[in-house]
Amino acid sequence: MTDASAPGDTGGFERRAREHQAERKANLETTYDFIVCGAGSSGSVVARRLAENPACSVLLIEAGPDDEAESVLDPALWPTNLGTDRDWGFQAEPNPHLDGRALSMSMGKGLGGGSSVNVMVWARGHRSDWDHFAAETGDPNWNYASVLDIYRRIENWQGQPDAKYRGTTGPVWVQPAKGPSPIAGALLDAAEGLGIPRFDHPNGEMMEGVGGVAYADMLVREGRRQSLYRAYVRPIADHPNLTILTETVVRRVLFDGRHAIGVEIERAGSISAIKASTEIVISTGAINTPKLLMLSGVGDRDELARLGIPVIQHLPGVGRNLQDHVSFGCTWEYREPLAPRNSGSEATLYWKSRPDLTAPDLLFCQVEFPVPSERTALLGVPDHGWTMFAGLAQPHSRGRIRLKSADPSEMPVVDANMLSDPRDLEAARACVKLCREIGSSDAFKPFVSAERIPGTGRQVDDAFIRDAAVTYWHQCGTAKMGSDDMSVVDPKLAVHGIAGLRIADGSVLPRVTTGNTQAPCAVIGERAADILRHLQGL
Ligand SMILES: Cc1cc2nc3c(=O)[nH]c(=O)nc-3n(C[C@H](O)[C@H](O)[C@H](O)COP(=O)(O)OP(=O)(O)OC[C@H]3O[C@@H](n4cnc5c(N)ncnc54)[C@H](O)[C@@H]3O)c2cc1C
Repeated sequence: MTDASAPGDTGGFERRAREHQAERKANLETTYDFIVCGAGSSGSVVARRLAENPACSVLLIEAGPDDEAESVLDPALWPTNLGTDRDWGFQAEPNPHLDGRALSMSMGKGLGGGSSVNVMVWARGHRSDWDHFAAETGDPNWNYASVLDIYRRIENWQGQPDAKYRGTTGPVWVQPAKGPSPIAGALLDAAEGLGIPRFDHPNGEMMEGVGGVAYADMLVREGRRQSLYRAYVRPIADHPNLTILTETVVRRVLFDGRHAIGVEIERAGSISAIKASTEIVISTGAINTPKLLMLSGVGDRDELARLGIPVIQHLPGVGRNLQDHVSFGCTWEYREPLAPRNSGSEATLYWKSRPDLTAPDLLFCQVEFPVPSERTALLGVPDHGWTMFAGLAQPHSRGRIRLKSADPSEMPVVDANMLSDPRDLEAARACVKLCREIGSSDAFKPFVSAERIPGTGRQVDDAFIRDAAVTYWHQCGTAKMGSDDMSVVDPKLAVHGIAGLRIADGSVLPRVTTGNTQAPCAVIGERAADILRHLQGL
């Protein structure tokens, strides 16, 4: 049997799948059993797990293009997608806590969503994150032990065997950064020299304690990006019960009373409706999901009234609780140019800003080329250098997504509100201090001539922190699960007060996980599909 998740056109599979999908698109049904909105990290998982059952018809709707592009498939080219039609290109509101700066907030658009434009780092989240989700929802299925089982089922781990933590038979090819740059090894040595423990891989024991350093795990296979779409959906794209619609925007969910019965879509300039006989799953990401809910009449009643949108269900938490990791990059100049390898981010470090913490609150990803903010770039960017993307893993600041109007084609208002909580500024000071200590360690001396940003000997003040702050692109939390008044979905991901509508994407996280967010989004997709299969007896 050919492995259709492997890169390349295995055994003519790709041509077959393309022809099949063209035929499906030309002959759209009026009703599908399931409609999955958004083919990103979570949506790809949900669609695959439902369509595995030949008795279910599944329609997967994606606003962006397919993923057949070198900028997607070549791991080194990820930055070239930013600002293109593969990026929603959100712009946050000017933020007084960042000296009025308005951050750009990229999010993936196209098959794979974020997993087709991201840096390919695979990070599970900390034990304390998952146990927190179980406590918030009162559902042990979200706890660390349960989620560990899901991760073992997801992964096809290529590193040193570690049966307690790593699976080897799942759909997602995860490998340790292959042939990493010596600058990544220098980070491991430097951190170890400062007493930070080093681990063989970052997705096991390291995610249970106070932190550590390791080479990154990556979704790269045979030198090509292995997005979650490629891992999950592409191998079944020739199945008769799966229809994948690209370049199609879901404008709103349609209801019969409080029962979700279909979606209104825009495709090639025309608007139409498609029905779901069983359920609709929204997986449109943490900015577009609250937008879609509000456009559909699910949200804060005052907010909806302001825009003249009839209220289907008053849920004041929709769009609230926006969270994101924020990073403060420091940059060093190479003595001799060192070309980035893999995705250019091959080592990862978690540590804590205060000794009394029992879990990490800092997240560092090394980037093997300079990535300053637009402000810190003014300090002078070396032609050849590297940046430590040093950020807050557990920020306290919360933002909000709102609608500008009832017009689905308008961008939403993204109030990211980073550094609004003074505790974040305090952690940021410790974060930048540790980052500079690591960068000036002896381990880097063979490779680095000088710190350029903020600059050797420069005293770092809060103004530098506000100028350096940028998003880690880990937006989440805007339709959180739980049972309090501000929660939007229950532990089974069903929208409170509504039948036939579930949310499965980063929006449902009550708080951002400690680490990069695509792996937790894959878990959310697996959980959503488990729940649906169980409830529907599939
Ligand atoms: C530049 C960048 C780098 C990143 N690096 C990493 C990394 O290295 N490691 C990591 O773990 N995470 C990384 N992330 C974050 C990670 O990719 C996201 O957290 C993750 O993809 C979120 O998954 P999701 O399912 O919530 O949403 P997404 O993956 O964003 O998927 C949402 C999908 O829905 C589609 N959609 C939205 N609205 C509509 C609509 N109305 N109709 C139809 N379709 C719609 C979108 O086009 C998109 O395809 C990065 C993100 C970016 C942008």
